[in-house]
Amino acid sequence: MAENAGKAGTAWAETDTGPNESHQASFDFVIVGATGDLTMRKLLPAFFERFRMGQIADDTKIIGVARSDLSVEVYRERARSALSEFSASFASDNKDAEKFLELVHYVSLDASDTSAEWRPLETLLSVNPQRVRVFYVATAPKLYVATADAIADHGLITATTRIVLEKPIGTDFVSARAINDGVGRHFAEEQIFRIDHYIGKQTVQNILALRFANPILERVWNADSIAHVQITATETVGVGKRGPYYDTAGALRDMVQNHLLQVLSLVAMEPPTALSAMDLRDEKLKILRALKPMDKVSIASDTVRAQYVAGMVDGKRVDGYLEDLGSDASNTETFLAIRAEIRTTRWAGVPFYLRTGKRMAHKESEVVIEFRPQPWAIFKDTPEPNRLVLRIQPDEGVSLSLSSKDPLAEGFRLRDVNLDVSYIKTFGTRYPDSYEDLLMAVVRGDQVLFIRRDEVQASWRWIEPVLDGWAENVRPMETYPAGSRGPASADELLRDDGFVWKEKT
Ligand SMILES: NC(=O)C1=CN([C@@H]2O[C@H](COP(=O)(O)OP(=O)(O)OC[C@H]3O[C@@H](n4cnc5c(N)ncnc54)[C@H](OP(=O)(O)O)[C@@H]3O)[C@@H](O)[C@H]2O)C=CC1
Ligand SMILES: O=C1O[C@H](COP(=O)(O)O)[C@@H](O)[C@H](O)[C@H]1O
Repeated sequence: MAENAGKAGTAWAETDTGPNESHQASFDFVIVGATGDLTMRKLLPAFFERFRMGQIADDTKIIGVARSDLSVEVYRERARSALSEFSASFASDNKDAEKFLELVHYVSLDASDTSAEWRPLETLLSVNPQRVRVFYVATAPKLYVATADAIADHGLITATTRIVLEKPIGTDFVSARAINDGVGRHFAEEQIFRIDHYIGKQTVQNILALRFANPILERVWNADSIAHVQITATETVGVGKRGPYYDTAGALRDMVQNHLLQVLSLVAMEPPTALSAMDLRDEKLKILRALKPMDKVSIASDTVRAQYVAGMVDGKRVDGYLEDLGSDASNTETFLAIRAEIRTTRWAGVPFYLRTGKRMAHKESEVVIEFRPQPWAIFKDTPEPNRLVLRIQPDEGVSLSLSSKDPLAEGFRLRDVNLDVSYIKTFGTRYPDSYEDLLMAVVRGDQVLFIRRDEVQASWRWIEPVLDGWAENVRPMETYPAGSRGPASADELLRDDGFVWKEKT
């Protein structure tokens, strides 16, 4: 196992991040799963963006690996057409586009089979054995351990080698631990980069800035002032071509175990001592461990699960989940809502509501912090509660609703007004895709944006009883029309506590 391969203790503030990074890196980056959806739609466009910004040197190698028997030329053509489709800058930047494609290589290989022909990959990597080497495993999680075994068998793990694991890490606690143990046999934890692309979003990282750089917020960030928290991530898309994967996962595994629990832990954690990977992840972990375990009673009362049926999205008729899947039956949820509790002094008695779904009315990811009402009312009108909304996407920004005197009304009437900041307008910049930051952080060896093994396992520990309860039908499956807000029982979950979901206006 190699030592000193990462920078787990490095403070975030000391490293360069973001599109303005000036350092130019040379590295060998092997993508296992190079013909897949993720590589074509996200990884190659992210690399191209950072290449044209001058952050990737011309002698870097991006080596695609998959079993398909393709020549380098054919693979580059596929990469070209993917970039034309998924990278806004590719078509307009011909010079950089051609130079970037020269960085791209391809090796046909079953990476989970140690007895396969590894020599072409070994040869490509042998040119610069000292430089940073990354294996990004973008295949099914069941192949992660065999792939790590094979990489190790072929002696390809150097002191500066890292492995990136895509989510989901397993399908439950035991399989997650098996992956962590299996990959951990060859790679030190400092070499393992578990991706959660929500953490790569600038607006998710900004939760830290809002909370810990603004004392005005941090002073009221607790159960004394906050009535409840909503974390929503809804999409208008259905499962598309990912049906076979999605049907074995469902919304709980696909979105909550990773993305929503990561957002929750950033919203709820105590201030870390420093912005280092260790300090930040220690604090997130404490929150994941403080989540009140779900039992059959709370699963029945505090969870909602549902599947979309045919409906209208953006004015177009769309199929239901079963038609998308091409199946007669499925017990997989495409929507869920959960009431969670965090057992800490800061959060005692504050419900955290999580909601996610496919084929919903809007694409929107946001955190809503609703503050407690005035203890004594002096106005005729009951003021609306103050709400701080952290808009993760789209229309990235932050808003705070305040009650104000209505200048047009007779008498002293209250009206809601919004202090609203659009980050795009304010900073006058595009919001980079989350994979850009994440890929460059792996190259730097900065783990602050990645998930530690104990975080993954703690998330599964909380999720698993819900999966089990649902498998026993403790909370029956419902349906909702595509393009809707989900089932009415998701509203009841909040109504029982005297709250409502904040909807897009
Ligand atoms: N797509 C997405 O938006 C997201 C995906 N992920 C995760 O990323 C991973 C990849 O997803 P996605 O790209 O959608 O999957 P795809 O099914 O589209 O692609 C899988 C890729 O793996 C290759 N592959 C399969 N087996 C092997 C093997 N033994 N050796 C080498 N290559 C192999 C396939 O090519 P070939 O058949 O030629 O070998 C193909 O290139 C999954 O774990 C997924 O959960 C996570 C977040 C989002
Ligand atoms: O990881 C995943 O995330 C996407 C949603 O990501 P977003 O950045 O568009 O919010 C989701 O569509 C996919 O099912 C899931 O695997």
